[in-house]
Amino acid sequence: MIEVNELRKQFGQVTALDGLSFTAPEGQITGLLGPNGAGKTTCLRTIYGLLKADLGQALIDGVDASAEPLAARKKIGIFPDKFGLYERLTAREQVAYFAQLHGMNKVDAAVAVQQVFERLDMLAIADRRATGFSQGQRMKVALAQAIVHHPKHLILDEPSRGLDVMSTRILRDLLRELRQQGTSILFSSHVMQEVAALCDQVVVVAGGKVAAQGTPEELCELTGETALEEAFVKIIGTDEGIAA
Ligand SMILES: Nc1ncnc2c1ncn2[C@@H]1O[C@H](COP(=O)(O)OP(=O)(O)OP(=O)(O)O)[C@@H](O)[C@H]1O
Repeated sequence: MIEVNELRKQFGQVTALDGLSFTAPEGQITGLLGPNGAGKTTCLRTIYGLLKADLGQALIDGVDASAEPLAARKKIGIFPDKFGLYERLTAREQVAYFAQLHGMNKVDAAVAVQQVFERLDMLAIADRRATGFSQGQRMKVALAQAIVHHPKHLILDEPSRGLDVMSTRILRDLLRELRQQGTSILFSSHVMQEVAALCDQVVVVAGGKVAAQGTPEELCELTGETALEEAFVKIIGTDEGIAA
């Protein structure tokens, strides 16, 4: 389980996180939905130990991400907001490198890479260098990197931005399959349809804190609306920065 307790983070005058608390349980897809600047990326980076919160904790199966970043990171796969591939490495080399960073030996890493490439239907690009890869191909490499070590938790920052319909479908199918296998999945988005289509639980974030939390149906009920879009507008007070 991923647990975020009272996270606070200040960047100069900007309050990015203002006492954010929620949990992302195993076997569920939890969506962090909020307008631009709500604090979603800051929260995900804190969970992954890339940022230190001023106050509060991010716990991964009870391991404090800030006190023990390496132990916490081992349990997590991350699909970042910027893919940042090594342009001169082949897809296979990139993903194998990540598998080994997570502690796999060369032989196990090679097997894991082959399996994940088969799963993501990317054998055709496996031995090509990243230079020249399309956005969808880059996405697949990033996704393969995120799951090659079979993490118990998966964190995705705006996973479907810039993806075509086919790539989005591959991503969604994979997330549903991983959920079935018991992975806890936490992703950020400002795209309502994506959240509605995938999430068991939605955490609506605004101004660095939780504005509301529940299933899409519960959020509608809470606000007395029938459409999720209207429910979000009511919760956040505006639809600025949220995409349908
Ligand atoms: N390194 C930084 N230095 C200064 N301000 C920052 C930094 N990182 C984030 N912020 C600010 O903190 C706030 C929250 O940013 P964050 O990126 O977490 O929001 P977000 O919800 O992910 O937004 P988006 O949907 O636009 O990606 C914003 O006002 C942002 O400008």
